[in-house]
Amino acid sequence: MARQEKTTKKQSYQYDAIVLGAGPAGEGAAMKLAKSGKKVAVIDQRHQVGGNCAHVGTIPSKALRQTVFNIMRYQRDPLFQKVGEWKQVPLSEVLRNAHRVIEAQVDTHTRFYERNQIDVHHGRAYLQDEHTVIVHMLDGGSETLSFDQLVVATGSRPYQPEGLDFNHPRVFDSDKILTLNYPIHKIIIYGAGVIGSEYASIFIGLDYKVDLINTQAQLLNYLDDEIADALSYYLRELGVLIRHNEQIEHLETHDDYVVLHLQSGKKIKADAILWCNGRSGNTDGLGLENVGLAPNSRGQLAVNSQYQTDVPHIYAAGDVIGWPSLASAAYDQGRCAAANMVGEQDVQPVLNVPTGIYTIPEISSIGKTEQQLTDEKIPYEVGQASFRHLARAQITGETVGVLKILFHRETLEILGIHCFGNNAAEIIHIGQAAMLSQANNSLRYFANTTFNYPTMAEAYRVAALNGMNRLF
Ligand SMILES: Cc1cc2nc3c(=O)[nH]c(=O)nc-3n(C[C@H](O)[C@H](O)[C@H](O)COP(=O)(O)OP(=O)(O)OC[C@H]3O[C@@H](n4cnc5c(N)ncnc54)[C@H](O)[C@@H]3O)c2cc1C
Ligand SMILES: NC(=O)c1ccc[n+]([C@@H]2O[C@H](COP(=O)([O-])OP(=O)(O)OC[C@H]3O[C@@H](n4cnc5c(N)ncnc54)[C@H](O)[C@@H]3O)[C@@H](O)[C@H]2O)c1
Repeated sequence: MARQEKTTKKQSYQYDAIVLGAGPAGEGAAMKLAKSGKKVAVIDQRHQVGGNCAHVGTIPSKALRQTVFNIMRYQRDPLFQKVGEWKQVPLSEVLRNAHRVIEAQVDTHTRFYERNQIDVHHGRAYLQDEHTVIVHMLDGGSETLSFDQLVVATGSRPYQPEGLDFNHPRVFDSDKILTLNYPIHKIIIYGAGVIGSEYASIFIGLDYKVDLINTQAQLLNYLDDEIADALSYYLRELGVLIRHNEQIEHLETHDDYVVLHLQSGKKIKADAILWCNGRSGNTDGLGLENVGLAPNSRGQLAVNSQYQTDVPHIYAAGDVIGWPSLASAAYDQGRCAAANMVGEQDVQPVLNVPTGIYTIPEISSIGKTEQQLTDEKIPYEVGQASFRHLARAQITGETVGVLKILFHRETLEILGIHCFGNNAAEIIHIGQAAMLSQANNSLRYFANTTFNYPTMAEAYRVAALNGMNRLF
């Protein structure tokens, strides 16, 4: 337990609710339960709170990306070109900023638990029966905790297929890559989902040679086609070699290099490989069989719209329930689960989630794509603003990008917003606010509203007027 001396080897506690996992989903649930007057405990196998999100996922990868983005920006700016030799700096050096952010995040979140009098037990949780969890503590002891209600928020981890030796110093997954401490010149990234595409941007920004192996026919096929094409174009422009429709045959490992053999017959040699293909829910070894719950083949738990599992007093939220597997959604799901647990009425499940992909350049979207609207035969029109024409983009030098608004050509209702370019993940929220408000969901809002100038928000006015000019 966090704020208690390690005295006994065995302890027993009684709680109204226990939350397994101190990532965003667990935190969202625990805070809501505590605010509702429940006696709450959180169990996490790490010695610090924050979950995989803070320690190996969102936070370090985004902090790393920011450092690389800054390096790329300096390199482009003639004023800073003599900044010094930065090429081939070990990742551990570049990660220094990430570690600083992780520490700051852990401090902040630790205080949240303390201020809300939530007990944090550090150890591995095992469900003994429907109302008892055993915590195998990091110091070797154990605690027995009983609960009336439970939230499973144990998150996910990289999927490691059989036949790949992740203990080999040149074979990495997205957790282990944060420990890479030797210089490399070329890396293979296998899997071109969000994680693979984001790391491709990071490594190419560090001037490594990058081969991105995509098992699918195009990058991120759930994105609007034009945006996915733009991503492919700019990754290639930066030097990433993308190979689509490829599958691993086997991986050859050596002391100082790896060779990836593909089913197509191609062979790729590199200093290291980063495996980014798939994640599995953390449900194994949790004792779910003792409470009558069975996860699917990816370790995920099924829940209803209240985030309740098949066992009525056990809820689940975050990556462990699958889609959308985002930190943003995980926190809200945890909060919704808790609201349902304390009997709040009309709690809306988390469905309207924007996409924010931190490649370089960034991508963000909400609502429907052009392909979906075409398939559904909805009469839509497009309004576009190219970043290169915006004063703010010219001032910052971040001129690569576009904002696309898809709207109903008769009602002017906004149906989808897709953005590619610097700060896209922030820019999308302006459109999201209008789109989700009943009163303002009209293209007219952007045409008739005065925005600060110069800002990137101006893109909405430019795109709205562009779209209206297409109507006849
Ligand atoms: C490289 C990477 C980049 C990402 N970038 C983004 C991004 O930019 N934006 C975004 O929204 N999302 C991003 N994600 C996804 C995001 O990190 C996850 O969606 C989020 O962490 C899920 O939160 P969670 O609370 O469900 O679980 P987690 O953050 O996975 O935390 C679960 C916690 O439970 C603990 N635990 C597991 N089993 C047990 C047990 N038996 N006993 C005790 N404790 C246990 C784990 O150790 C962990 O601390 C990224 C993920 C990765 C891997
Ligand atoms: N910026 C962001 O929002 C961000 C950044 C990084 C990661 N993430 C989240 O992390 C998750 C993982 O991202 P990803 O890029 O690795 O994509 P992914 O893991 O969802 O998919 C990659 C491929 O692996 C397959 N796969 C997934 N789980 C598997 C399993 N257990 N066994 C076998 N195959 C499996 C998928 O079908 C897909 O073909 C995503 O759901 C994403 O939402 C988000």
